[in-house]
Amino acid sequence: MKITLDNVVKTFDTFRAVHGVSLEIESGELLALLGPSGSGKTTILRMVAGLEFPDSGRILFGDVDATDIPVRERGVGFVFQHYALFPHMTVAENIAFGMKVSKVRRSRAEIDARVNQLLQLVKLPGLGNRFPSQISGGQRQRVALARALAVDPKVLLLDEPFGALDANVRRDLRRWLREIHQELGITTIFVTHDQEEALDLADRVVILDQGKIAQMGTPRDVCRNPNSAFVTRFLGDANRFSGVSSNGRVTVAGVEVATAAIPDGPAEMYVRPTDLIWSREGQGVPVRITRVLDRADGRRILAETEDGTHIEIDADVDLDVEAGQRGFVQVKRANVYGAGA
Ligand SMILES: Nc1ncnc2c1ncn2[C@@H]1O[C@H](COP(=O)(O)OP(=O)(O)OP(=O)(O)O)[C@@H](O)[C@H]1O
Repeated sequence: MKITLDNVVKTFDTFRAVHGVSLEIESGELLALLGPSGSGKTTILRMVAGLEFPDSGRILFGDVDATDIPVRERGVGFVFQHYALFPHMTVAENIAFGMKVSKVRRSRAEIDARVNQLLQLVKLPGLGNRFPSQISGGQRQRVALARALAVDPKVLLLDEPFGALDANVRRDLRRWLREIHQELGITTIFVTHDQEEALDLADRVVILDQGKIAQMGTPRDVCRNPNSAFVTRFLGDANRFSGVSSNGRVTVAGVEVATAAIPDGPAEMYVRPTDLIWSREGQGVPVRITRVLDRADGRRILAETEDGTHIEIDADVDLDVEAGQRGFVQVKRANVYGAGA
């Protein structure tokens, strides 16, 4: 089912939470809405669900205007971080709940068979008789997904479904969700403020800033060509250098970069820690190391340039450096924006 948002606006009292968002989600696509807290992700999802109604604009399901169709008739399944399972019902009863209250009548045997099939799908066979308090947080979210899938939704809406879980469980569930999505092919919108989660999971990512779309594209598009300083910073750590653009070139921290699209005037250059190369001797911007952080996948060098700019450089886990040493950094790749972009 294709979903179209056409210039959707939503205001709460006097506060405009969503400013004319237009967006097409292709049938079978897994789209992530990504943005900082308060950027309007949940409000957009709730409007697609039919839990909120836009002040203006339209939401289409296929070719049908669904803007005013109530939630029960939209055929959406949702899983929210805080949309808990019913604690007094077993896992199987939780999954069966939607089928029992649905207008579509199903026999007891049909419901049992569907529950078992869904328990297999979410890889929890044999746990149907447990209560939610008797399974782990990750298992509970899988049951919540099975419950959402039970009524054969045309659209699946997931709002930070793994938000409360620890990092390793989140990573496993991401991979698992991707597999389920591939198997079922249901159009899915996934809300998260975690950029890694969005980039790992989604076919396309929509980055929101204060109720507006800042950028949308495939994970590769947005990572390779972030269109603003906001998107660059939001997608990951970045060093920021100030400089001045003149005649299509900008010189920052001793480095000259071609910036055809930037007008003359103040400019900002952003460089990821992995795009700075450290060397003990040689060329580049002179720096002094202030600290070195050790991580499982490499070392993070914290350093200062001669004008006191703080920078971070990623280095190999085996690199032998320590605080107090002097050296040089070279820029491998940078994004440059005019001031205020
Ligand atoms: N029912 C409401 N009444 C008043 N303001 C609201 C309501 N719901 C949301 N807002 C406001 O609208 C803005 C967008 O909220 P929304 O929950 O959509 O953001 P979000 O990007 O999902 O944030 P988070 O990641 O923190 O959940 C926020 O400033 C929020 O305070």
